[in-house]
Amino acid sequence: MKITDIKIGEISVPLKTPFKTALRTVDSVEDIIVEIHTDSGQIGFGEAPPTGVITGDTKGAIVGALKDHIIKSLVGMDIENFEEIMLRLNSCIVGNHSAKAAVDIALYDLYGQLYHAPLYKMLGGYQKQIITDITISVNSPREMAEDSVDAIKRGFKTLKIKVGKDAAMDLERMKAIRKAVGYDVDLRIDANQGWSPKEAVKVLTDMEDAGLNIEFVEQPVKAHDIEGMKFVTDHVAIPVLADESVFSPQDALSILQQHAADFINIKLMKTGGLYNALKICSIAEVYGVECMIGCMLEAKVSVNAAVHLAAAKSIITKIDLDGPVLCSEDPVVGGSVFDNDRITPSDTPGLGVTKVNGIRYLD
Ligand SMILES: C[C@H](N)C(=O)N[C@H](CCC(=O)O)C(=O)O
Ligand SMILES: [Mg+2]
Repeated sequence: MKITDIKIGEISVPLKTPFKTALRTVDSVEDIIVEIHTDSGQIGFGEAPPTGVITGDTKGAIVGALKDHIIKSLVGMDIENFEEIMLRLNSCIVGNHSAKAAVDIALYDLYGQLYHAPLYKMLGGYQKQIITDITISVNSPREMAEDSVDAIKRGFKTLKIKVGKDAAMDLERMKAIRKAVGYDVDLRIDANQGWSPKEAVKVLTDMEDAGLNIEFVEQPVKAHDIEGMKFVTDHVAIPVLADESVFSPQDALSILQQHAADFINIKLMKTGGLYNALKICSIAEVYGVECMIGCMLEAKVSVNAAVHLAAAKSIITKIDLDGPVLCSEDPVVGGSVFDNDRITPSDTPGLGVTKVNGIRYLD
């Protein structure tokens, strides 16, 4: 199965409500779609969101990396030589993780198609269904409490609450939410780098003292501040999960060696796709550290690849793959089925995606 062409397009999908974090506010998913065509007629699908505030990757940068480096390195290669393709993809340009992820995902899709097996089975086949949380955007305490109650009515049992804008107000936000939803719901929080280490220790200690029962806190401090994250991990009982601080397997190893966090959030757009995400899983397995699988604001092609990884690996015990359920429509035909918080990967070969509607192809 030889690669004959790699096509690039873009999709735009409005969100149900604006997505607001300590880092950004967005109204729609604006993603790059990659189609890898082969001489057998089979197509592999991939996707990359331009999440400049986290990955540094803009739409233009993703398209530039694809056109100027990645596509010309891969056309003509045979999917059977999978390791060689992955080495080439990962060495043809430094950085540019989102562009690499889109292509890596499409290649794994073809890998599954070549061997007639769904990807989650090829990668380990640990379980047939996973359960995701849903994100509550940062707003006033009253609005967030209402949004949380709505999410529970929609069937979600775990909420990922965005905080990190203002520590004192974040405490009020969490009190309002816990009061509104009661104690049968798991609450995890994501500060998206919004606090200083000392602020984080204070507000998290206040949350503990208020009996808010927080499952874990995601990325309390700046991405580069590993010492600051270790300070938080050492001084609060609430477990700390590293997100923006971990892109590569080397980042994961370094954080685990320093005991700077309790959990790792794997996102394909940070790792550059499944090839490196699998390495992080192995590192975490060695350290006995559980992982979360997360996503950016992505539609169902790339989130689908994350679903297959999560279903394959037992070390991934926390799921934050709510991108598609935040969207007001689903342009992707085939692939995993999202039913409120339940996600079931398809049992067709590869990712199971057959078409993406509404692609505007780029020359
Ligand atoms: C969408 C997902 N639940 C999420 O919250 N991801 C964010 C970053 C998303 C973005 O800004 O596109 C995270 O975990 O930090
Ligand atoms: Mg996060």
